[in-house]
Amino acid sequence: MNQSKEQRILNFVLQNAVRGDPCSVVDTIDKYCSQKEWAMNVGCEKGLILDKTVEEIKPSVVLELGTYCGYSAIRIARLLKAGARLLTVEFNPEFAAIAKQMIEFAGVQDKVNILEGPSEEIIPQLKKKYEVDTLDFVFLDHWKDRYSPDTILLQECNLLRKGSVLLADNVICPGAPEFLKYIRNNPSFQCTNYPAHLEYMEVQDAMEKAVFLG
Ligand SMILES: O=C(NCCCCc1cc2ccncc2s1)c1cc(-c2ccc(F)cc2)cc(O)c1O
Ligand SMILES: [Mg+2]
Repeated sequence: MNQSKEQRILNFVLQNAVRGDPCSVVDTIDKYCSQKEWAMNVGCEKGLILDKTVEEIKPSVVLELGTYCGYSAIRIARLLKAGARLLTVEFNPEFAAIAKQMIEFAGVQDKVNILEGPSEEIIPQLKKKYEVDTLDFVFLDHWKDRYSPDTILLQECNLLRKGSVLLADNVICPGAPEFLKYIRNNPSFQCTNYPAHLEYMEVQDAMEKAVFLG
């Protein structure tokens, strides 16, 4: 049975990156996906916006929606302080299995917990099952039409506190128009747009940051 693209990306990392070095894993994925096969990692340009946001917040508890191969989970985890943790939600079991191996190879597995399942089922479990009080940072990178319902769900589950930061990928391409309409018209959020390009392409994209005002 021939390999999936995600398995080919993992194999390239296992053969070319440095075990235990998250930066080399991130750079090796970017090298493969810019030169050989496009894949929907947040990539290096938008990855820098993600890095800066994490460094600014210094979060203790992070939620990522949409793990894929683990690229952004590794980018985030490498910047987390001792004791901080990342919960990342992936719907597709194949992707979750690849991400687990990628995260372990990068050496950040102690900071990352991959939760398999749909976000609308996992989010209501975060407090009781995963011992979350509130979330300091949420990276939205899953189904684009789930961004606004899941932002509402996070509020309903009391998972946001004054100052919680949401960062959404792909608000231009593929686009999340309903999310932008919701979040920019909501007085409980202070929004900032960060124009960028779609990963590995010369196509316009952007990230949207939204700070919860409580
Ligand atoms: O769909 C994208 N990302 C979500 C994958 C959906 C995985 C899910 C995770 C999860 C967890 C919990 N509940 C439910 C779900 S569903 C995505 C797509 C493109 C793109 C851009 C131009 C193209 F021509 C073609 C694709 C670029 C990107 O950066 C993306 O992030
Ligand atoms: Mg994305």
